[in-house]
Amino acid sequence: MQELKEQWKDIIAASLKKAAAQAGIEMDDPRTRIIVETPPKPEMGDLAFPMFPFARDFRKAPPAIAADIAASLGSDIPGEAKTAGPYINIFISRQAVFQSVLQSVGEKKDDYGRTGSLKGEKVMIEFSSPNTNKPLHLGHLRNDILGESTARILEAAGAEVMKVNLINNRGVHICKSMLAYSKFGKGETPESTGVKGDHFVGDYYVKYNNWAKEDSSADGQAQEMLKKWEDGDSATRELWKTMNKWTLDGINQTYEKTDISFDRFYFESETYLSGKDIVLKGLEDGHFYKDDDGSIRLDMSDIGLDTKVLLRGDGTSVYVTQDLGTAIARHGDFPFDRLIYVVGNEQEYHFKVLFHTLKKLGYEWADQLYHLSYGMVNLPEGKMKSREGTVVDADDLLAQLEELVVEEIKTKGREEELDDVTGTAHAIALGALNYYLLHISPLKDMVFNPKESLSFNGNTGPYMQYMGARISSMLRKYEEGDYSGGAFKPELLASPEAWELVKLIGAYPGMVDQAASEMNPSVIASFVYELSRNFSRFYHENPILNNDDADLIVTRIELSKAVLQVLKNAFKLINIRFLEKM
Ligand SMILES: NC(=[NH2+])NCCC[C@H](N)C(=O)O
Repeated sequence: MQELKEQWKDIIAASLKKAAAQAGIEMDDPRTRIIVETPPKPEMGDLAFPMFPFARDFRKAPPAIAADIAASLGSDIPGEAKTAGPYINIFISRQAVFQSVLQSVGEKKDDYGRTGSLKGEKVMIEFSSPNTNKPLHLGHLRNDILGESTARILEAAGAEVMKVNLINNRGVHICKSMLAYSKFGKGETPESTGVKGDHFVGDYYVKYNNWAKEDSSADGQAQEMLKKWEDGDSATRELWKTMNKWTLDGINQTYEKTDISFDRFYFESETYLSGKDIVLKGLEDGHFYKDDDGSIRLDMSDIGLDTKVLLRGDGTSVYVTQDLGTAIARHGDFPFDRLIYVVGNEQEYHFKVLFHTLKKLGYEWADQLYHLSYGMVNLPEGKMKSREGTVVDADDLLAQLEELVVEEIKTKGREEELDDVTGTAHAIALGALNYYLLHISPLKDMVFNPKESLSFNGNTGPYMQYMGARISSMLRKYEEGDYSGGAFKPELLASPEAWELVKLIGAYPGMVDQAASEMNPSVIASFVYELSRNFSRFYHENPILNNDDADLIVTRIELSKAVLQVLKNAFKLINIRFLEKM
């Protein structure tokens, strides 16, 4: 579509130039001044060129220019031109659209939809950022898919993207599971018990909490352990290393299973001291002030907020201190133009403070920091068991989804057909989860409904995977069968369903740009749904292989191939696995 728009701009520019030359008027290159709009109603055409910008050149009213230019276009153009007051409205020839869109997809293949709108921009995106005292939960799954998908979309729009994770591996909560392990662990390990490392450590965190209910000295002991850790006590550090590795190994397995990856990990154990010097320097430079209690504070009355402690009176850091140091260090590691933090909306205040402080300190990139905030995600009341009664464990949830899919595959009698039932079930479960988590705008709270997410019919991941598998199976049949002799003839694609499909395919690169500029994967999710639904309609109304016309078969197959290619490309952006069969 973009190509056609450009082609039409060229045509209009050439006519303007010619008309100017004939009238003996000197005119700057009109192409740069041409405006292209979309008419308010489809009946009015596909493109509209207003003639206002050229009134001065021609010393004529825009409607008169429009009439002259439209009349001069002749008949040798890929479509039709009509005037409407000061506008030249263009009805693009459908044949030209089919030709151009399908050719573009066929040439670019996996790269169709890779645009250059963010070319040259360096973006760092932080997501997931779990703590090492527990495994991942449902909230992390929403965070992970938002981060991963946004990163892939920005990359498709041409940005250079660096995905980072900030592991919170220090603090009293970490010491709590360590303390419980040293009390009740009896030397057991994830290996000796066969429990996945993150769950193993998480279970000791639960044990700690149960123990602390009985023993009032527990919290004091945990604080003592933190002090020892900070002093570098070797036994404490050893235990910490061992247990952190268990958790991280487990968490990394979950990332791998869910197709989430990072370019770099930051660890709070290494960053937690950073920021102190920055705060002290900021005090010296007069950006902050020292309160009566000795704490260093930022006055935020200029943005309608209270004061904020940046460093406690005893010289210890608070949450934001670390983030100040980390942001500055990251800009040193990778001089980003934009840094995105994917973090739940309960931390909105934290990021307001962080960004405002960095701005106060004069970092010019502070305006390019962005909190990609998202709402809570819950399960429907009483629908699925959860580990500790409150949070829904990520691994458990996935396993239960997979079980449901395997059941469905068995009920449908599809086992024979599939080469790898477990692998397919995993891909479907993941597709269901990811699509469901992405199809709503990030800011909204949501209820994840497992049954609904798995429906093969409706606005779900499996429905779209199924559409991909259906096209694939048809293409296999086409390749294997005897359908030779036909030729691609775009004029045969005359149905309204085909027209809707090709318009969608042509709109895809623009969707990528929109999703990138809004940092909102739900744009791609909705697009994939539209494309799937429209293919289904097309398929229903326009028999593809069941045809006597060899040209028609080839032509509809070509359109189907393009749909499949775009589906695959869009799936990648929202982290849905494509399945040849399901
Ligand atoms: N740069 C940041 N502060 N990122 C968010 C960290 C989230 C933190 N680990 C938590 O679990 O709440």
